[in-house]
Amino acid sequence: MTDTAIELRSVSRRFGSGDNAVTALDEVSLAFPKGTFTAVMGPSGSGKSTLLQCAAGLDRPTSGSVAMGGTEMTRLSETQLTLLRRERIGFVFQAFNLLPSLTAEQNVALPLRLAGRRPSKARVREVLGQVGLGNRARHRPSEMSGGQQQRVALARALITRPEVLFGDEPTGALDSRTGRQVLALLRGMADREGQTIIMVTHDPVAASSADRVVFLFDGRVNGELIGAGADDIAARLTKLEAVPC
Ligand SMILES: Nc1ncnc2c1ncn2[C@@H]1O[C@H](COP(=O)(O)OP(=O)(O)OP(=O)(O)O)[C@@H](O)[C@H]1O
Repeated sequence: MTDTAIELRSVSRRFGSGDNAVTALDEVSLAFPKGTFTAVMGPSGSGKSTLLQCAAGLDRPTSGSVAMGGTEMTRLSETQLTLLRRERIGFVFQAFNLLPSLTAEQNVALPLRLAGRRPSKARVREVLGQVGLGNRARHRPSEMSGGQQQRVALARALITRPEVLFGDEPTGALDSRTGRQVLALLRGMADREGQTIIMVTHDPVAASSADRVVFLFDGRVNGELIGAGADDIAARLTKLEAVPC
């Protein structure tokens, strides 16, 4: 058994070729211990989303490897990778990707249905309740605010009790009160359920909910802060953003 949920070893991701080639990630090595909450920050274009996509098995590194527990994800076939993502990983993105024709409870139940499991109504209601949407189960996305839709997306990610939850700006569309609720929920998932949270954010206050903040700059890891407050995180980010790429 390993205490590391996800480990990246010398991960590089290049896009394009010749004069148009971009190195989005450049030899990134990072370990995310089980049951911890990590925020990933850095200037625009520093590689945060690419890091998340590679760590979550949604994109393949050009070189290097990504392991989940003892499983080398970079060696899996597409089918094996799809199964691993379905069973063990959850995602919350800025674009909620809810299906417009389904109600909140049907959207939340979808990952279980896709995995061939029968979702219990009680469990669906439980996770909707956790994100404060117990009274919106029958609403369709078009009948909900952006923040409510984001919380449905979070409930959908929670329903399978994933070992690792990836969030790309999961609080980006939320007002500050709802954002705090979501962050408290993520914190609780790490503390009480031992789930591992990896979240990209531009918001130092959101990042201060994490145990650790990893900073990226120009596709490389540029240090980290442990248990830092929002002011220290903001100061570090401002310093990075002031450096010309
Ligand atoms: N599919 C792609 N094709 C070509 N270049 C890409 C692609 N995806 C990302 N890039 C480039 O890789 C670099 C890193 O992009 P990425 O989206 O990971 O940055 P980011 O830190 O998440 O940025 P932001 O904060 O603006 O969302 C950028 O220069 C971007 O233009």
